[in-house]
Amino acid sequence: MPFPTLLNDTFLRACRRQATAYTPLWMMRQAGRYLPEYRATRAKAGSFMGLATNVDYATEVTLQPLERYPLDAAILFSDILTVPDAMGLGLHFIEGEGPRFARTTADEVSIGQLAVPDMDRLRYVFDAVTSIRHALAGRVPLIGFSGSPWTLACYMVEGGSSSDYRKVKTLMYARPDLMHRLLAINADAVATYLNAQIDAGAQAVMVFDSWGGVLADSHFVDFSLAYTQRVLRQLKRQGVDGTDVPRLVFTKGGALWLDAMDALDCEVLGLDWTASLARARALVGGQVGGRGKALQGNLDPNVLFAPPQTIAREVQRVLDDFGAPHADPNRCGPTHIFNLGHGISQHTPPEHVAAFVEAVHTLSRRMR
Ligand SMILES: Cc1c2[nH]c(c1CCC(=O)O)Cc1[nH]c(c(CCC(=O)O)c1C)Cc1[nH]c(c(CCC(=O)O)c1C)Cc1[nH]c(c(C)c1CCC(=O)O)C2
Repeated sequence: MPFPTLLNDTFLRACRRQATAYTPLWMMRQAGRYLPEYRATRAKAGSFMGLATNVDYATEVTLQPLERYPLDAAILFSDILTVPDAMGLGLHFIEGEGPRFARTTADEVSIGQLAVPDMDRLRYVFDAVTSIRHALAGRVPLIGFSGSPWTLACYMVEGGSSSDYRKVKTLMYARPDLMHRLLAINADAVATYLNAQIDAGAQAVMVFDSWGGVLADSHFVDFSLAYTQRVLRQLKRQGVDGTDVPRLVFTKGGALWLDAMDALDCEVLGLDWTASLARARALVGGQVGGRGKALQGNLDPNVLFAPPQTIAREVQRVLDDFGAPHADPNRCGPTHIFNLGHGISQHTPPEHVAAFVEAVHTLSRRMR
């Protein structure tokens, strides 16, 4: 069955650096615990993995934020850790503590056993992508995603979240050869995984390098960026609809390395709230008629705890920081996709999100 025709292509246009009538917006972690309807579905599913592995539940929660707010993109409901789970590491989520792997990969033997997983083990993800595409009925495009090779390695070596990255950095410094082997396998696994999401109907794909920013300056390029590039180089350029599939890369703390990221084979760079959009635009945003990257970000998620007038003021600050996007209908030029600088907090009041979305759409129209 062919997918429904896309009705709102504002997000995809901005990814391609084409002019838009307003600044498109979506939020990292937009389907999640700040929504009572998400918590209700999750309770039915029993666990996070119960939710993510069930196609109907995954479809339902992906659409929940879109039922409430006029967001300009949907993002697949899943997790970056499904890939190491499919490699045999045994993922589960401990209530209130986050992800945990039954087995870790920290030595020659365990890394030697790793391989690109059989994509059949991730069939539930691809089935969810196809199901969501139909359920969206063309309202907005669907973004697929994965973790970056380095960010996945952090979880695989640490066995879960970490505050100091001690184990993964010990491996990197003591046995760089093993770290490179692990990252190469992760890169090829992620590329295969994202290509399967594209074949299932994803209209854009995003790589989350959530922990690239914990690396030392001289190591970011070798241990994170080089492997993100290895992923990007392998990605399909066309989706099932025959249209191009924009590639987005988000590196938390990545603004320090914008000059290096300019060389990435991707269309969009995501930034956190520590970055200056004006500076990023000057470095990588390009000119009208020239090449460059679209920029995505970067409101501090904690702004959403402030009253609606403050939210509007801070939205304006971010819009002003980027400046007026180009408006030439016939040429590409600098564009901005509004987002938070990282995932939305589970404690965010849903009414504040409504004020946020309204502010982005209204205020950004005034700048054109
Ligand atoms: C590092 C990372 C993870 N997962 C992800 C990242 C990269 C983005 C980032 O930097 O935040 C990506 C992710 N995780 C989830 C999505 C869904 C799509 C969306 O953005 O709405 C996406 C894009 C669902 C999720 N993934 C998780 C939840 C919450 C768990 C629950 O509902 O029980 C959701 C909605 C669990 C998760 N998953 C992960 C952690 C550390 C946790 C626990 C932290 C927490 O509890 O908030 C790993």
